[in-house]
Amino acid sequence: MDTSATADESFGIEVIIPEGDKTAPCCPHGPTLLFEKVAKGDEKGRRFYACSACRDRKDCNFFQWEDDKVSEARLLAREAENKAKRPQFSQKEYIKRFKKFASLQLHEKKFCEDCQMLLLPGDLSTHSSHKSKAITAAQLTRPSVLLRPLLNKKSNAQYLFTDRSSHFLLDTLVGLGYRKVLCVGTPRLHELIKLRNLEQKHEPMKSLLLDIDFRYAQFYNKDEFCHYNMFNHHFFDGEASSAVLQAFLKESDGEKVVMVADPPFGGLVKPLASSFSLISQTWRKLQSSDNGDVDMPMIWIFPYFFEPRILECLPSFIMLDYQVDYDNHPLYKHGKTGRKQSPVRLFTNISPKDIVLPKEEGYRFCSICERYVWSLNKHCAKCNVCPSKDGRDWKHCSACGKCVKPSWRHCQSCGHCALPDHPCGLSQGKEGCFNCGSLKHKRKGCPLKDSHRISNHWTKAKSGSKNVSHRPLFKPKAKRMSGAARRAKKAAAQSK
Ligand SMILES: C[S@@+](CC[C@H](N)C(=O)[O-])C[C@H]1O[C@@H](n2cnc3c(N)ncnc32)[C@H](O)[C@@H]1O
Ligand SMILES: [Zn+2]
Ligand SMILES: [Zn+2]
Ligand SMILES: [Zn+2]
Ligand SMILES: [Zn+2]
Ligand SMILES: [Zn+2]
Ligand SMILES: [Zn+2]
Repeated sequence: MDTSATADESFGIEVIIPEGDKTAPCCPHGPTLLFEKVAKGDEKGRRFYACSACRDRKDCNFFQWEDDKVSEARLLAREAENKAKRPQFSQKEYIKRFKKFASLQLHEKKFCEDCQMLLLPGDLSTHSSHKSKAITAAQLTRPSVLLRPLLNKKSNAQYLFTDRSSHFLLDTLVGLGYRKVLCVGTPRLHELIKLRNLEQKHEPMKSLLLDIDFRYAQFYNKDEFCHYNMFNHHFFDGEASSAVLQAFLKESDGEKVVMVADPPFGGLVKPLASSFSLISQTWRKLQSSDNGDVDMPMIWIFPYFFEPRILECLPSFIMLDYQVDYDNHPLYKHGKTGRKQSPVRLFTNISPKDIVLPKEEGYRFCSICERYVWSLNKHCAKCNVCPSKDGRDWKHCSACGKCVKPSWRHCQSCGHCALPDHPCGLSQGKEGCFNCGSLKHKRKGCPLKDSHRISNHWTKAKSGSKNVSHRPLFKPKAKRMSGAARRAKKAAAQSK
């Protein structure tokens, strides 16, 4: 078979998670990640450092070849740039400001919509030409409603839970006996926990929010919020914040802790898994009993099509059928006339039979799989699982020997099921790699495994010359590199 068609596609980029203490250069978002251009055949790919948090050069244009010698002057300039991008106030200052703000008279409480900040009387003249509004004490308890969501798809992608999803999460965690919730990129859940405590009807729960959006620092104490980057496990306030995390993870007085993370969907799985593993390790070290290999209970919220990748990195995790929806995401929320199917799921190492999915929303318990599943996800006696991943009624194909999406048909020429309009004959069949098509390896060993989320910025590595000249590392054909976005769109379309 001619493999030249797939050769170009094996050009890609892989994230290298450091094992030793080698320090990476820093961009304004903390230590950068090391990437490797995957070359053809046995050629060794060239490695470079780029921003861990931003996938768009417009947001952070850090770039350095691993073997670059960086001049002292350049290092100083870089440091100055990193400093200049720090938040306007330190966390201590934010807390002081918040206390002052809370003590103001109602008519003095103002919020600048342009700058997204709470204004003290002394700030008013600076913001006099900006759009500002009066805010109430109640609004102060709901920063996730007050702040404008950052919708930059390539970095923040701040999609906020609907009431349905946030209450489901909180009720589930309460029901499982957790008393401390580490909210990683889940400001709305954090806020809901604080609101619940204010009601004083229940035993209070503790919550610590770790998020890169430092606007939240305006509303919380130092033991409630840390400015954090989940792609490199970096605390912008250094030791002080990692000490806050350590104190939080310590389960004194039997207070069980759980993590709930909802990363931006454009994020790379490998670095996220690495950060969550580091959090789990920290938790384990703080355990009083010597439970050598027990992992910290975690819930990672991510689209279903990342299942193979997440399980590869965190094999103890399992994907649940629960569909998470968002207030401000056009695709992932309830429609007026019934429910649109969201592709976002919970991945967890908590026993799935303990996470009760609401019957009134159409979930049921499968006693064979011992987990709650979506009503259309019927148990297949041949596969012995409830096979559906996307919420549709999957069908068993005896030729393939597995269940497949209802829209797929068995194709004799390809020898497996596919969409009726698939590019027939181009498939490599059961041979080779499902991810990139190469016949030289299986998907498991695919060098592009974690690279398909890398978009423009990382694929436009600077060429060796100093002058910025960007050339794509792979040709447009390697479009599957942005497959997740495409699949998200398709999943939404397919839910019709
Ligand atoms: C998809 S939203 C999740 C919000 C959540 N559904 C909620 O309602 O609370 C992603 C969250 O992660 C945060 N975030 C984005 N990039 C991050 C990073 N590199 N490190 C930490 N947090 C990040 C965003 O600010 C946002 O709060
Ligand atoms: Zn950066
Ligand atoms: Zn302003
Ligand atoms: Zn089942
Ligand atoms: Zn089946
Ligand atoms: Zn088939
Ligand atoms: Zn075919």
